[in-house]
Amino acid sequence: TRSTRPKRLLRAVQKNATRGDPLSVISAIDHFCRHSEWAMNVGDEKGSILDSVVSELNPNTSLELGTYCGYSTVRIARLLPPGARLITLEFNPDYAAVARQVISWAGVQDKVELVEGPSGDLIPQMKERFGVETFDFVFLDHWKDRYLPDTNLLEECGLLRKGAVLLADNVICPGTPEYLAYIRNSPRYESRYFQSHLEYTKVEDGLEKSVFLG
Ligand SMILES: Nc1ncnc2c1ncn2CCOCCNC(=O)c1cc(-c2ccc(F)cc2)cc(O)c1O
Ligand SMILES: [Mg+2]
Repeated sequence: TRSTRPKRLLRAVQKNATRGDPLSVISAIDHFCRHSEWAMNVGDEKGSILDSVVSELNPNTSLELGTYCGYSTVRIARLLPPGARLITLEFNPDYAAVARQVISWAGVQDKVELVEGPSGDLIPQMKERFGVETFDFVFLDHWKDRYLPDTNLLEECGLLRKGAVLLADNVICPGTPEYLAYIRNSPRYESRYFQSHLEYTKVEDGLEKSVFLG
């Protein structure tokens, strides 16, 4: 079957990374994206901001919107305390198939539940189907025009606890103007912008960190 970029990225992981070593998987993907083919992973520069937010928060229950090849899934899962879990939603079955193998190669599969489907349909199922009470942390990295509707959905479904942190990728490039306007003007959130660059480039991008105040 035709080789695709995610499949070539997976081959680079299997060739260059050590099974069970998440850091080697992360650096193998970063090397592939810098020296072979750009891909839309959060990358190493924004990735270290993601790491510091997750490490500080120590979330018990996390949600990732947009798995792609599993790069940020591995970045988050490797930092989670024992017993903590990460649910990651991916719409594209080909991406999901590659992500499952990247996540297993890194050895973090026991902390991760990858669910295939559109976020808009899956978020309302989080409580009864996935046994989630509330999320402590949400990483938004899927369709940029879904950030706002899915945030409203999380609020309406009572899935955000007081103090929950939303971290949104790509708020500058490709950009999420409606989400930024809402979250920065809402009295229910305390937001802060972390300036950075679009993965593997010099183009400006950044992460918006928002704490839900209840
Ligand atoms: N479960 C779900 N429910 C709904 N939708 C879902 C879903 N799962 C996936 N999707 C949708 C697709 O997800 C991928 C979204 N990510 C991006 O599009 C993205 C693009 C760029 C980029 C591209 C080109 C440039 F020139 C400059 C920047 C950079 C990034 O960092 C990006 O994250
Ligand atoms: Mg992104």
